Amino acid sequence: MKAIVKPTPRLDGTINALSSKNYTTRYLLIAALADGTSTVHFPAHSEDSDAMRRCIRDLGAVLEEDDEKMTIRGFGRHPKHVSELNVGNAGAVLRFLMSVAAFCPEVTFINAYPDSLGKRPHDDLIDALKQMGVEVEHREGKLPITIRGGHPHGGKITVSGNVSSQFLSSLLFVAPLLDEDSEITVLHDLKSKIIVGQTLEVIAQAGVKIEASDDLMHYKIPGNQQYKPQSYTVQGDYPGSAAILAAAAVTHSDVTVLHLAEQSKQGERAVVDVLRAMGVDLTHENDTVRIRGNQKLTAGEFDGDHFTDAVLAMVAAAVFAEGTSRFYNVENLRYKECDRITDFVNELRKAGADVEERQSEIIVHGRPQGVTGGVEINAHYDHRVIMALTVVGLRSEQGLIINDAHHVAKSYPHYFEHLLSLGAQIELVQE
Ligand SMILES: O=C(O)C1=C[C@@H](OP(=O)(O)O)[C@@H](O)[C@H](O)C1
Ligand SMILES: C=C(OP(=O)(O)O)C(=O)O
Repeated sequence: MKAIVKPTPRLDGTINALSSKNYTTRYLLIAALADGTSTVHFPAHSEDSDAMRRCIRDLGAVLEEDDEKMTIRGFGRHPKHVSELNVGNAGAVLRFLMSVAAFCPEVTFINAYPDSLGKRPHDDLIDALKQMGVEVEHREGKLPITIRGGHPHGGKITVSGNVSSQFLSSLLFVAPLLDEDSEITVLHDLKSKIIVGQTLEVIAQAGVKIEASDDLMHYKIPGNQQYKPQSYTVQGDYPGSAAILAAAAVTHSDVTVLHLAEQSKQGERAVVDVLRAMGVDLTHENDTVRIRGNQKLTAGEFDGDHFTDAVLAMVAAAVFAEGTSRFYNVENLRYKECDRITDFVNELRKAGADVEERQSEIIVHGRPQGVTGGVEINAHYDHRVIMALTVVGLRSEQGLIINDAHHVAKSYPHYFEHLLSLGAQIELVQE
């Protein structure tokens, strides 16, 4: 699908935030790891959450669903011995399930997206699984990956947090089910640290005990625990909503997004503060964010690691700010669906933005007068690139054509519909 994004001076209206992708993957997983039946209310419906749903079903979970909820009978620590799993393009789903696969004799994760997930590194998790007695066959740390497990053991485990927090989260989900107690130490830095708080939150909701150090670098995990079946409610998704809020910020607008919890462990909740710091007229009350945009933004400097999945949307807003913005500490954006520094900066430049890259920074020299546009954008298989460039297109002189825009469905299948309902001028062309 092509998205033809046309200049749109005004956006107005109210939308419901989509359900959180990262809570949905976690709740589905711990429901599958429970002995008994759990309920997940308002799960996300996107390619990534579908990938988790499909894989836990393949592994033996029994799922039923209606419009509002999913019930899941879990398999505990005894998944079905499948030989192959397809996680689509979902990094978190792959990494979380690599540890679950350690309970199976032999599972191969296939390489369904060679130009996206197929390029992402998983060495740090592979090293940790080996410490647990699991044999892993891989192509230089990348897909396809075959896990030969059966009887993984606990004990002392180290894992690097330099590239992704998902490796640590993966181990935290599975370690409580092992026979032995475990002690996990994170080596180097821990990127996207905030999201580990979501992992610990949902694990605790299922009655499982983990003792975490304050800096989240050390964990003591008693073995032989069980996830209790529970009822969970998924909160609204900040990373996806960040793009809607950015669109409202760069146009004249009166836009309200419902169901964005003020108290949330999603790091991307910070976009509310980022946009405020950029001078956007914004309120956040009763879990509702309202923006009255007037196209005026001021530049700022931000530690992007605090809101990793919303950096691109905030950069898109900064493209139109007065002054130079800096998004630092974002090197691990290079290991996502595409290289979200080099690839993204290249697409922004094509659109007419004045941007620079460093190894771990994106620098934006704002153009309050707008950008030229009038070019075709390569989506690089990346939903967040698609969402951010759409924001830029709305404030361009000649619009933008975003090729392969259907990849937005990885996390936010209704993104364009939501923007259209607010009055955005976007034409969707099926190819
Ligand atoms: O744990 C998770 O669900 C996620 C962790 C983050 O990845 P990294 O830890 O690789 O930054 C984030 O970007 C991703 O969308 C989801
Ligand atoms: C990086 C992302 O997801 P994942 O790592 O799960 O593919 C994302 O949603 O932006």
